[in-house]
Amino acid sequence: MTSEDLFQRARRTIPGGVNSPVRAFRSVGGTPFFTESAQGAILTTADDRNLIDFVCTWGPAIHGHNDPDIREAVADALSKGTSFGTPGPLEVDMAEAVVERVPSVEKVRMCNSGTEATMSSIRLARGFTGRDKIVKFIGCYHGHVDSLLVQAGSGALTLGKPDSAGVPASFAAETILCPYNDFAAISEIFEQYGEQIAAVIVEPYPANCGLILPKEGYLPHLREVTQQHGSLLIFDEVMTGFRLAMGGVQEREGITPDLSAFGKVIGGGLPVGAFGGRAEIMDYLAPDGPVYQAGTLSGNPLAMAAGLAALKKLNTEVFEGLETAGLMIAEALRAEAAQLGIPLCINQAGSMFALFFGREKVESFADVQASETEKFSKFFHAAMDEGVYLPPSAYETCFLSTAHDQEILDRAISSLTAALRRVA
Ligand SMILES: Cc1ncc(COP(=O)(O)O)c(C=O)c1O
Ligand SMILES: N[C@H](C=O)CCC(=O)O
Repeated sequence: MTSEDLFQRARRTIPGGVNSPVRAFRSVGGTPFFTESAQGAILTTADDRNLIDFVCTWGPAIHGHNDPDIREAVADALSKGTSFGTPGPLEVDMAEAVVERVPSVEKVRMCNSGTEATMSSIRLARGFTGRDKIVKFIGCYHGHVDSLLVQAGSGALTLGKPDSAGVPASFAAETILCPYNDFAAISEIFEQYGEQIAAVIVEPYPANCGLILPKEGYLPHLREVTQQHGSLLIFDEVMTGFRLAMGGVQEREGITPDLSAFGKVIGGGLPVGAFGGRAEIMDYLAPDGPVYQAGTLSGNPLAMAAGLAALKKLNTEVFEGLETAGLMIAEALRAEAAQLGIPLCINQAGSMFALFFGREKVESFADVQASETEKFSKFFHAAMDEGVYLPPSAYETCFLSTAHDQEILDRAISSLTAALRRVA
């Protein structure tokens, strides 16, 4: 059955034919392809096409698809049962692995998705501080949590619906919006509401509206204002955790948040989330504390096995290799665009990068919005024709994996530069 046939079938029984909106190709146009299998850096579609994958299942596949060590760890766990509903040894291994790798985390609770991780972090911050308001940055996406689906990035932004229907105005009223990288704006918010703010939640490198890097001193500024007002600083490292460094952006930038949310890489490709931080805050969680949080499948042994296997394969050398690969792609595309006279800004950090057509520099969400998204859509389809799968939205980030070896990178550069020539 072709992707076209499968999509027609899917639309009859799945809303929009997809289980997560951005997969529907609405902003770039066309029919989404269906994936039959994936190996290393390559996706094989239902139409028998092999595509170099720069989405990496939206971040988790840092070791490429179907990694043999992860597969073996899952198979071993599978032979012992799929879920116990009691504590299991792998959950302890996982908690120790996280605490060892992320210095700001003294205790960690596993859950089933990044959405659960940010939702529970917010509840915990409110329970700990006894305050209700939270600050969120315009264009940041923290999963589909009611109070965080306000001016949200990712699929919400892609579909032009950054404020979701179904979120009561009274919930959204507790969310204060702030432009990222604007020093004065966050200071003013704290001057006005400081004593009511439970937490500031931020993607430290916002990566659900393309990719924005912090201006020098911005993340320390967030740390300072939150500390001054007794509010918590929550780093949403669902995308960046264990991907941009072992300790995520907080390690790269030398910042200690109070709480951090994780997902993606920590699940090794299985559905997982986690949140952790200072013990004094984490101990507010049930059963020790008054903040309720739970999950039938939390700490699932298959997911723990996959995540642990993924974490064990990460080290400094791996991160250096990914940084080199990211730089190589970004520089090759910048050089070709300059040659062709196409204004193109590429923001890159390690194995993550995003393209903004029509811009020299992108430092804010306003810059993102001013980029030429139609040009991105044309480039997306040209890249597909050349055999490379990019995220199907100008607001998503591209991901690399260790399976993107030199041969794959050379092929990808040749395909992507050809795609640039086609849209020049
Ligand atoms: C930064 C960030 N936070 C939270 C989430 C939510 O994670 P999930 O999709 O696993 O619920 C995502 C991705 O969706 C994300 O990129
Ligand atoms: N940007 C989102 C998560 O990081 C993309 C995943 C999805 O919405 O399916």
